[in-house]
Amino acid sequence: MKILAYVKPYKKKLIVALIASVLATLVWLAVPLGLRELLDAVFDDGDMALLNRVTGVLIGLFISQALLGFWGSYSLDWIGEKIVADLRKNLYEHLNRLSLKFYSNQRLGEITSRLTNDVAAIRDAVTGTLSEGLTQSINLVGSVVLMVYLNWRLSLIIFVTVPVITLAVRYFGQLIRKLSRDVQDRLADTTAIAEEALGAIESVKSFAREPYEVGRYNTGVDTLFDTARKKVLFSNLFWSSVGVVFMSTMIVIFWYGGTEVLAGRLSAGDLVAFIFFAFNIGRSMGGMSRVYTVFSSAVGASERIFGLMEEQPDVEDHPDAVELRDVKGAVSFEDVSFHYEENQPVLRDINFSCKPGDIVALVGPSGAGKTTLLKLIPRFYDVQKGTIRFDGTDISTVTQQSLRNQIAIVPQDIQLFGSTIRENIRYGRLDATDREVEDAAKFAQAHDFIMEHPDGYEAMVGERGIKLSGGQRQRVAIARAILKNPNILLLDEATSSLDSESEAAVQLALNHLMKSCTTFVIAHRLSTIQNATTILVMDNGRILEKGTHQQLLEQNGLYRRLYDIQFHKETVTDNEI
Ligand SMILES: Nc1ncnc2c1ncn2[C@@H]1O[C@H](COP(=O)(O)OP(=O)(O)OP(=O)(O)O)[C@@H](O)[C@H]1O
Repeated sequence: MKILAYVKPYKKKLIVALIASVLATLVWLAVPLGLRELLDAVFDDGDMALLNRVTGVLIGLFISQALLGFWGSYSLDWIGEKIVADLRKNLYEHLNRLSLKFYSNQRLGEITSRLTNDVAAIRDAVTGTLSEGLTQSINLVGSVVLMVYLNWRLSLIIFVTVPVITLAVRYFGQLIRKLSRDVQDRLADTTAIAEEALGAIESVKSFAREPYEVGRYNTGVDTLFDTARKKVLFSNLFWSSVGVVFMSTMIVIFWYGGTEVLAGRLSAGDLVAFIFFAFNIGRSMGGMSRVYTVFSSAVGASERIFGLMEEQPDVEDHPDAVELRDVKGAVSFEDVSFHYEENQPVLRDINFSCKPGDIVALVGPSGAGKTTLLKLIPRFYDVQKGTIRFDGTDISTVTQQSLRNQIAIVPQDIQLFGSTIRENIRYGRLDATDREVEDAAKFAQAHDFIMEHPDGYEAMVGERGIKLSGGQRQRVAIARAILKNPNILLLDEATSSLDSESEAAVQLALNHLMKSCTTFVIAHRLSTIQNATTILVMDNGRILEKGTHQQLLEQNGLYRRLYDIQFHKETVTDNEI
């Protein structure tokens, strides 16, 4: 199992823990023999001194068993918890490394379920059961050997029962394993439903779809309950049957052992020791099947987790990728073509270049590929054909980290974290001082509204920034970008109609940011891009027109049409009909 790789760093500790556990179990196996001596000292020999001595030894055995047992199981549990912590960290790091393409094909709830529920299933398997599995198996083998040594005829009874229980364990184990996997899958489904609905709670409320969402979740939970009910039914059935088989065996041992004592072939001490070993075997079998069931649940969970771990990022650093430093801000696209899905081209033969400090505006109808073009610049996706260069360097030859360090993005749909305004701005540069954060907020025209809040910079913005207005969220995002001090700015201009005062504030904030870098802006309102250095007019994945506002108006093409539509001055010419 792949989980073994996680055990490796703790090999030494594991060996010490195993030795302690083995010793504890061996001492435990000696206890019934001590009891036998004790009873025989009373019933057969009537020797008080021997009784005292044996009692002393027994107390010593119990104490050393407890100490060794504690050390062994504490260390094994420690290792188990540590393995789970390592696994969680690795999985989370891996999830962060995976590319956007992976996330566009996944439901977030399912992934969080892997991180919580599946990892918890593995934790149950590696902690507790690790020590239990080991000690119980030694206990089982030791008890069987010592039983045969005490009275082999009596042992035959046990040897009939053990295979019966083993077969039952196998059968029920498989069944429970399958049901556990189903339970985990259903759990992931319900988590996904809840996360989706709660994540889009505004849409849910605006369509008054609370009953629908509650219904959807309830159906999920009912299915989950049904699967879980089946699982507990079978595991309880299993335990009850084991109990019946076990107790019947005990009664037979009592009866047959009694006849052996009466026939003088067994001492009272032997019988008590024997019964102790029989109990021991029962306990070990119970323990081992518990281990088996927990492991069975964990197998499904670990298959899913390691499946996720094997998922490769779509965009990866080249083995000899270099750091991109001191970019001035010249960007060029050379014959770039791109698709998300085979045979569905989204961008075709894109060619353009710009100088440091330029403002490149992208316009065109919905679905033209503007957002996609912007996403290629930080290499969120790799192009299938052509090259994108920063200052002449092909961006696929540099590390993603160093590339993205040069870029700031102010998207249309701004994602803030549910912490304070200060922390949200500081996300742009984690080592920024409070002063730098506040300066950035001032440049972004955000300082005043922040100070109006009783908590100022420490005000909590709510889940994804829900407590801020659209314009305020934008200015926080701009402050964050200013703090990053990028060489290249990617801006998806918000279409949401801000009131003219906050629109002016946002524009002022943007102007400050755009002064110091090359800017790519998806412009929805053509009025805002009249000062762009170059406007790229896109349609159906191609650049149809390229030029300044004035040049494009004169060309009388798509740009002119879009411009006229926006200003309600559409002039219908014969050509356009
Ligand atoms: N993650 C994705 N996976 C598959 N196809 C996608 C993905 N994102 C966008 N597309 C497709 O790519 C095409 C271009 O989308 P894009 O978002 O780039 O257009 P746009 O010009 O920015 O549109 P808008 O102005 O409406 O935002 C669309 O047909 C869209 O369906």
